[in-house]
Amino acid sequence: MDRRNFIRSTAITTAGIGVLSSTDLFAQTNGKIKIGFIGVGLRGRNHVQIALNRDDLEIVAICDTQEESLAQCRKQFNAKGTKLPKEYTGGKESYKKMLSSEKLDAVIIATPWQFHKDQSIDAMKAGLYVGCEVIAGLTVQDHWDVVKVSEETGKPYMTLENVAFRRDVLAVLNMHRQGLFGELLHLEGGYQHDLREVLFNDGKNYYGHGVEYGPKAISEAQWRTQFNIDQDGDLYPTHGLGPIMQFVDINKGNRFTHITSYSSKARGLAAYVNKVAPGHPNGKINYKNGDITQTMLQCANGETMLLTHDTHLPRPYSIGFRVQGTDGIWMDVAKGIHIEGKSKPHTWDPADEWVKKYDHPIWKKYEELANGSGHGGMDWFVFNAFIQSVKQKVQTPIDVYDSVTMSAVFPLSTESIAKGNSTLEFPDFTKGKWKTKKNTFMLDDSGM
Ligand SMILES: NC(=O)c1ccc[n+]([C@@H]2O[C@H](COP(=O)([O-])OP(=O)(O)OC[C@H]3O[C@@H](n4cnc5c(N)ncnc54)[C@H](O)[C@@H]3O)[C@@H](O)[C@H]2O)c1
Repeated sequence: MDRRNFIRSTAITTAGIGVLSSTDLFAQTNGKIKIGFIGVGLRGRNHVQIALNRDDLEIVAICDTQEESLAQCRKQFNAKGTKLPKEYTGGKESYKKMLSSEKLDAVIIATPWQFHKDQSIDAMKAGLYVGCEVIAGLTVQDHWDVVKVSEETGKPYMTLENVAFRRDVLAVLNMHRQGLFGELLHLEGGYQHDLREVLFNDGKNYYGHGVEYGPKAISEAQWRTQFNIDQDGDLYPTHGLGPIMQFVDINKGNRFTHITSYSSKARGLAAYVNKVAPGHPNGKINYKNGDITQTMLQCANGETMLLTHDTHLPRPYSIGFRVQGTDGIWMDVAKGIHIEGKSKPHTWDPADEWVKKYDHPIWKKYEELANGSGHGGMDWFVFNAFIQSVKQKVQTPIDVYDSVTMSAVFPLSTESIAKGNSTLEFPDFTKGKWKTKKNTFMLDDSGM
């Protein structure tokens, strides 16, 4: 059964979403859906570029608090020869004016984390689909609030978790669904990315210059670094968790029951500042965020997961995926797959061979369209999945429950560490619906 039929026949998980027949898909707004952007910094403009390359939507309005971001965004429209969108600016709440003044179908939110909850709640209340960048809220209560408003308004909320659409991830998911790994027992993922040149800059250049953060810096260093100063926990859980939770049907027949986190001491950021600019005051800050944070999650069906957050030290990028079952294992760091009975005993096969063989149908079909978009093409897939759901007025493939589940590790890991590495109960954001929901995530290419 394809995703659309599944959604029609099994009741929409979020109350009140109508499903139109295919002839109605373009019934609204002259055949194009109308979208607005809140936040057109680096990430927002990445989405804008993908949107400008499509002919099924119109970017009606953009909102940002900084002229520089708006100016860069204008350049994108001019380069494409597209009519400039209406702009909303002037303060942190100027997005509210955009929501009340414009007739939109959906909004893309790509602002600093501390604004996501209020902006998405206000957008859902204004009747819009919400595609929000990673991190749904700062506290566990924020995550509950997002769920509540999505349920009350019937408006889907999707975390734009692009790694869930990565080519090798979907190929390995395909392998799993064909039974190659046997019964899954343990999965790993994380965000292991040297962000030192993202967390600091000189206020003019993006990467590799300067050691400033806050108002003296640009882009993420303006706001993200403060979290590393204030908070010890996994600050970026969704790139690891968003993909692997689909392998074991979290919120669809399975759920997380418990979470425990540990952090190493924090040395990397101060050491970096002292190396680049000896004597600079930012080298004396007592950064709270441990350099390596690891989080264990227990699943109701008996699987375990390990997430790693590692962003302050010199290291090549890796999500560190591991998918392991009774018959085989994938480890992306090893670039290897081993399937018992098919691989030589105790030997890794190059993962590429298996990934090619089990390439997911959506990648085979849309590879050309995705080419050139960010992060190896997966940015096109996540954006497209969101837009197609808006057009078809169906649930998004990453729904509000999945979105908050992958994001809530942010406050829960922090709480676990603050309570001496306590094991906490993981909230059931579905309030029991996980028992009957079915996993349809990228079962086929419907909705794409
Ligand atoms: N999925 C990914 O691969 C990926 C990659 C990069 C960033 N992100 C996420 O995207 C989001 C944005 O990150 P970024 O790198 O673009 O940061 P950024 O600092 O470059 O951009 C943020 C923009 O939001 C604007 N802004 C701040 N407060 C605002 C408000 N109240 N209303 C409107 N605009 C406001 C800023 O002026 C800035 O232009 C974050 O959640 C980040 O984690 C995701």
